[in-house]
Amino acid sequence: MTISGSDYIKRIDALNNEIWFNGNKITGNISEHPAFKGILKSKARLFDLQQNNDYKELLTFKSSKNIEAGFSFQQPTTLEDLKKRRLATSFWSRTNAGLLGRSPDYVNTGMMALGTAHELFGKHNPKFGSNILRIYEKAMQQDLTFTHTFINPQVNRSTSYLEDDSNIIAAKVVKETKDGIVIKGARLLSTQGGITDEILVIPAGGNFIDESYIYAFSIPSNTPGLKFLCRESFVLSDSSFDYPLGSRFEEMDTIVVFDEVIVPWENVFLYKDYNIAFSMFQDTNFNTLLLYQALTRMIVKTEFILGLAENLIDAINIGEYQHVKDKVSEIIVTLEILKGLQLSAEIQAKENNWGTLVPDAKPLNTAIYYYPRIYPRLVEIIQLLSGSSLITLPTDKDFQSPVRNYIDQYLQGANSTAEDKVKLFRLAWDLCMSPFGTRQTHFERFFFGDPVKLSMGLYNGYDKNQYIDYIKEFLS
Ligand SMILES: Cc1cc2nc3c(=O)[nH]c(=O)nc-3n(C[C@H](O)[C@H](O)[C@H](O)COP(=O)(O)OP(=O)(O)OC[C@H]3O[C@@H](n4cnc5c(N)ncnc54)[C@H](O)[C@@H]3O)c2cc1C
Repeated sequence: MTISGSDYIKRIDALNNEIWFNGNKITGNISEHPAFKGILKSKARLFDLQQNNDYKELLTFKSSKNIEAGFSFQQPTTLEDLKKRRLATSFWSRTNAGLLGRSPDYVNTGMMALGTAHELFGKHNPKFGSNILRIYEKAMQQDLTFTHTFINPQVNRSTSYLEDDSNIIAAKVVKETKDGIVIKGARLLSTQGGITDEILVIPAGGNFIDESYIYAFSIPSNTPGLKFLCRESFVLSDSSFDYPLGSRFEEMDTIVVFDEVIVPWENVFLYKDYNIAFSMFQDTNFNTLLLYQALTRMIVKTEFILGLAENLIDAINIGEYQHVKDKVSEIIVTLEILKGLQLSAEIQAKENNWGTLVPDAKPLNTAIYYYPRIYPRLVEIIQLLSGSSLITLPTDKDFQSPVRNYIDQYLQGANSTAEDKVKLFRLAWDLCMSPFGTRQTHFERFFFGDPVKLSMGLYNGYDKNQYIDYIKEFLS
């Protein structure tokens, strides 16, 4: 069953998750906390859209048990399913300009990839297979949301580093009991940690040498001992005039601490199995399916940036200059490359071992190579086109003050009032220069992993033989 926005908010409030913010444990309803109320409202809107009759067909589907469920839980088996998934993600993303990197469809897509590949996890222990299937089905039936984590704390990234057993940092299994495994240590970096129903914990790279690091599970966010440590909030105020983006879409990132958390056996779907831990991302197409969602979101974000650039140009009337057109052309080229990659991934989709129609990984891996590198340039273009208007930004209160007449006179646009112009440039500032905006740039650089390692993956996985042979033939 799909839930409404208020169902989602009530459910997250009721969980009473242990969230630490600015030195204090949050008490009371998280939906009323200044750092979280904006994002919870924005997420609630997504759930409400699912229940709106005008969008139901796009945003939901009937599961095999004839239950209406959110689109991202659907296993795509036909090209039509893939297209519908793309259109639904795009529709949701347009409500937030692609700024919600972790809208519920992101991890839910991963949950679908894992759940439909349950036989893989049940290969050596059938219980793990039935556990992930049950977790997936429950998520679909109850419209659950997840945060996820797959990175160990950034203490020492040297290849020769091995953690000392007596000084636990990276989360590991410290005990097994009849009830479950006991996890102690920390994981990075859980975006939206504490404001989702559950946390999905999947193997982190690097520590496979010791089997106590090989595990995967999903547990409710309010499991005893589970703590979410927030960074500083980038909600500077809830004024949507002053902070049009941060006030609504600041997702928060958290460090996850497992203080001897008991993970019940029924929540575990991988344990001490090196082979499955190594192959699960490839064999379930987890990353490829996530990338299909991410690329759709990136396209929406780039469309937003293109529209913003054109509006800025009109506001100060700089459209006649060649370099301005050249800069906007860079944004257009980015957009068209992304759209082309998406189409290529879609039309080359192939069925995997579990009956899922999986978009082609090559164009998607290309997109995740490309976007972390080009996104900072898109932001730079907005800055270069804006000039001082990104700095001369009176606030809502200034517009209510006795100096308003000066502002109206001296900050007016070529064809717009000062108020409309400032509104527009505040939007640009919040995308490029505010704490919210700079975090967006960092997110695009790293949200899918270290870009260098992603590039190694692209290189190693790309079949280059036909091109090597081409040169050999040419020379002969
Ligand atoms: C805003 C934001 C939100 C995020 N949200 C989530 C989330 O919701 N869930 C989640 O699981 N993760 C999330 N991530 C984490 C993300 O997955 C990691 O940041 C990313 O994988 C990079 O890991 P790291 O930060 O530990 O950097 P590192 O891997 O430590 O990299 C730091 C630097 O060291 C270099 N380096 C490190 N190791 C090597 C090596 N072996 N070979 C060559 N160079 C190396 C890197 O190239 C890089 O230059 C998020 C990150 C950001 C920034």
